[in-house]
Amino acid sequence: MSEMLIVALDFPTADQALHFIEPLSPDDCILKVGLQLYVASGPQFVKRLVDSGFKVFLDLKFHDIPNTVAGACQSAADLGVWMMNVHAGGGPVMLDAAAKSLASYEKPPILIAVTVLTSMNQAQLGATGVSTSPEAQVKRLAALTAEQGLDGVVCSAQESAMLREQQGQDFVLVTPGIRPLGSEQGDQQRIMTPQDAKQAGSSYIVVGRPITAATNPLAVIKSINDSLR
Ligand SMILES: O=C(O)c1cc(=O)[nH]c(=O)n1[C@@H]1O[C@H](COP(=O)(O)O)[C@@H](O)[C@H]1O
Repeated sequence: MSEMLIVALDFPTADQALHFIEPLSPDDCILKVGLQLYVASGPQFVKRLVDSGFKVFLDLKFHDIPNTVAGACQSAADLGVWMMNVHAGGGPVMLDAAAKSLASYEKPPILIAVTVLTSMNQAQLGATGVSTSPEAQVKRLAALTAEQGLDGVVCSAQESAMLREQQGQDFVLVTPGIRPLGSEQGDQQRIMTPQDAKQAGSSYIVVGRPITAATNPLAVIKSINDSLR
């Protein structure tokens, strides 16, 4: 039973995603549907995954005016997803609206906010006008997220230990940018291995290409799960 591993289903079509998950059971991993697959296959596909017993993280990173984000969060919650996210950079009023929009659900999804994308480094952050380090910006956005009553954040595992200390044990830390030793870094900048991420205090790790591009994805999933025991 995997409690930490979220696999990113970054496929161009529902058929390719379904082919990929055929050998998987909900005990192997949690599934993440992101922008590419969602735009191609829509809410019915998400519902199908939920109905087949998988925990689903709907990763659409909402970032809009508060009223629009609140409505989008409710539409996502109505699909029965286990986790969903917004961008912390949307600001306190947007975060508050997102959190409040889920208050009436009997079993609301876990709501987290993206801090600084794991594909960003100091130079890229600077180019957006943020002159602090990625760590300082992650710290600030995590505190803002917690103040507005969300469950946790998306950050890099390089910030997990710092945020575990700042926000305590119950704050959910979802960490993409995970690269088992020997796998390609691709466009990720702030990376860590699965074991190191666990050690640092991550609640969940998100892994995409190192699994989806492997010749035997199930073997990689099993080896990551074994390394997390
Ligand atoms: O919200 C996310 O899931 C996310 C946030 C972030 O800062 N960085 C990040 O990589 N992700 C997602 O995590 C997955 C990482 O995929 P790989 O780089 O292929 O392992 C992708 O689906 C990204 O969209």
